[in-house]
Amino acid sequence: MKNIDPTTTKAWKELEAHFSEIKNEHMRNMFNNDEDRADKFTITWEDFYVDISKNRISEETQNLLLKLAEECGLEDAIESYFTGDSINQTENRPVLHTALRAEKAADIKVRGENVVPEVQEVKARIRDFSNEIINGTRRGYTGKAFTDVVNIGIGGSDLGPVMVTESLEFYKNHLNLHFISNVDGDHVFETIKDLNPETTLFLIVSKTFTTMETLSNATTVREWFLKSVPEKEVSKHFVAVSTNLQKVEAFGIDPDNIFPMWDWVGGRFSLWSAVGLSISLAIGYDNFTSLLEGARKMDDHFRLTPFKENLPVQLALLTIWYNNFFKAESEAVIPYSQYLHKFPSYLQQAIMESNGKSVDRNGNKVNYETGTIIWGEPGTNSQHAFFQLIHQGTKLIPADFIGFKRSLFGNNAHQDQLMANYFAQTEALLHGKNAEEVEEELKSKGFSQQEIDRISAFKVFEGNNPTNTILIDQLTPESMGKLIALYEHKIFVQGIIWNIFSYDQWGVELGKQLANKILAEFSTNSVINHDSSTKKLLEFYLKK
Ligand SMILES: O=P(O)(O)OC[C@H]1O[C@](O)(CO)[C@@H](O)[C@@H]1O
Repeated sequence: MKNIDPTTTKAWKELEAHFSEIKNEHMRNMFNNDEDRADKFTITWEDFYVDISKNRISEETQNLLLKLAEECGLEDAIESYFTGDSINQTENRPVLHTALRAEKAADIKVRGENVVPEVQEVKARIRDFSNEIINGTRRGYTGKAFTDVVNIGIGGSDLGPVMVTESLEFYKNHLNLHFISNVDGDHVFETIKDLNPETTLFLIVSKTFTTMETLSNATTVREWFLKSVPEKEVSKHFVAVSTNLQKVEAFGIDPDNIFPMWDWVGGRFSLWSAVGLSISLAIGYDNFTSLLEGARKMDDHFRLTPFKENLPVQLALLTIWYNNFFKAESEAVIPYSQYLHKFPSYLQQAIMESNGKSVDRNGNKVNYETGTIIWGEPGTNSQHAFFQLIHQGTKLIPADFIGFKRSLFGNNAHQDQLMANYFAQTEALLHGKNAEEVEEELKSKGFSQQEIDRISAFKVFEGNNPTNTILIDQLTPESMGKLIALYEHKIFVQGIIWNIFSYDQWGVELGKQLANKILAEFSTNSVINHDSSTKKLLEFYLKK
């Protein structure tokens, strides 16, 4: 990889000059001046129709951004990513979630060895295990079939699985899925209080098997289980997914019940591995493989398509345009499907844990902005919550609108209402409503000139708010796989251009260390070596 400070490239300087020319231009004019604009800035691929024309860009912007990608060595970096170079240099590991969905015949080497056969072996185990639980051939200790599955994990060992199982709820079988992530005991007991130990399967998912929350929650659940069940039956009800086989065994999990994963899969990119066991249980192995197949297709698209037509590249470049030139601090992700209600929080970890970095790949502090703040909620709910600020607030908030042409239950009336809002919002954000239009509208409603003068300023929408329209044929396991992989690769492109390491997460360590120190202090009731604020808070907490 090239390790270039992007601000020193020729393209960056040209983008700065270009930005000062284009920054105040209204997209209304861009559309009025070019009737082919939508065609020029739309990419269709498989069942995806992605319209990026409602962005504050011209063809020159696009060309300069592509030039930036080229100067930053994106093409070679993509090859390094897919072929298993140790691009996660601070942890000295490759980044190969793509190997989890690669074709059987692929040959992807990690430290000289092809990892694909091992991946296929674990997949076969996921298939057999899921089938046996779903069809009831593998049962609980009293011989009853399983009815409930509890996934215990946090961060990447929770967010991907819970997001996908919720997104693909339509494809779910009879198993009830539950997710325990937070170390909040109230939530743990709330989740298990009505469960029957005879028919509940527990999946303990932790890449490292050292995560405090997961180990604590798993211990509590195991204790609860052992209140009514003899210890020898634990092996029928507890399975684990981890890279740390010794620690899992030490926890008391039967070695036959351990699904391995690998250090070359990052936690936040691990749903494609056995970390996604809950997904395979919830929707069946065939659907799980369709999810992976969708991601594989997106991998091929990303690796093989020229950058101008390349979805992850184009979406990543747009983020850089707004983040680094317009200085937009956040991006909203608005899925017009209630099924995708966890997608924004899943992306928060994927994007912010990856690109929330301020030291570049040479070890120097960056002097430009990196990771964007990601937030969002499904439409139309979000329209009635925070859209006021996007439409008339003072901040520029680029937004991705994700929608589906066809509903799953085939209720066209609802689908049309939902999607009418989807299209209307992006149109409103583009056009806005100027003073003349407001005045005309008020006049037609019979307002007096005095009333119009008093009120019209409040009713003006400036518009010119950028949106990407990601329109997909239908929400299926395969299209979901494509969508997730689209964002995974977008993250990669941004990291390359910002010259940061996207695949470590050192920033979460300090809080973990301090929490352990404070926890030890709780047990001795002594509070030492803290700033006065923390000290007083801890003393107040301990007086119960
Ligand atoms: O799967 P593990 O090792 O329990 O880690 C859980 C999560 O904790 C983190 O390391 C930090 O929050 C994430 O990157 C990871 O997904």
